[in-house]
Amino acid sequence: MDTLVFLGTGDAMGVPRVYCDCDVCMEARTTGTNRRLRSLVMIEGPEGGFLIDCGPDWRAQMESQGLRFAEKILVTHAHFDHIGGLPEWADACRWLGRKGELYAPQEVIDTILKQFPWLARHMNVTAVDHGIELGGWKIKGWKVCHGYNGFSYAYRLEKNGFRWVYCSDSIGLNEKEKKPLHDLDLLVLGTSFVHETAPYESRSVYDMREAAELLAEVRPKRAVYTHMSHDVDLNGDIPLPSNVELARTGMKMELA
Ligand SMILES: Nc1ccn([C@@H]2O[C@@H]3COP(=O)(O)O[C@H]3[C@H]2O)c(=O)n1
Repeated sequence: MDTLVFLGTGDAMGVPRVYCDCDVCMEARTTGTNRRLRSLVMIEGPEGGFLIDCGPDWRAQMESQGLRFAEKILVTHAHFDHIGGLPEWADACRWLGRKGELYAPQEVIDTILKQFPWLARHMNVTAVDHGIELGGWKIKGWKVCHGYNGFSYAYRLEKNGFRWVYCSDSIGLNEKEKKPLHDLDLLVLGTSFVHETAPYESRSVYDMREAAELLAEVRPKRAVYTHMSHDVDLNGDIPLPSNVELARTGMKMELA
């Protein structure tokens, strides 16, 4: 049985935001229910495991699990909050004398290697534009609208009849982009705010109001919201569809 572990459930700034004294950030600094590292998940199972994304909190996330090595990492897009940990992973590969396996769409690889050209010395880099199999999961990625911030990729994973999607950074998906979200057992969707009031053209991730509309359309059996900013208070009373839960740091779910 495979397990999905939420090692990071925060937006680009994480929670608490360094500059912020709001109630959620202050709670995150004290009791810490809302403490959120940058979004990253681990899939583990009998056929092997892998991470999705490698943001700047990667080191702390590895330590939190007592993990000493990450062999395989699949990346959604080349924004700092999703790739900031790659140089540390590369250093770990170098010191261990083990090559990591980095997977991403070719255009994402191109950007990563422009930013961190030395990475290719320490890892094998594989383009996943035509799909990939990791840990026994058949994985297909597709490009999704990330609003003001450009584009990201979402991944659909299938194994033993279980179908799920990881889509951390998207907004306003068109019909073609929504198609792979149908017939899912689980949708992991990024929702940065409960209700984001900034002008639409300045935004890059669904809020929970819009996400509820998306779920009503694509009807996954279950959904988990992640990539949440300090707008989201896990101790609060957030109106959610009955099949939705909010990801918590360290939360584990069986993928079956
Ligand atoms: N070309 C870009 C654009 C943005 N970024 C980072 O990704 C984050 C997305 O959310 P944000 O709050 O707009 O902050 C962005 C940058 O940190 C980035 O790393 N590269």
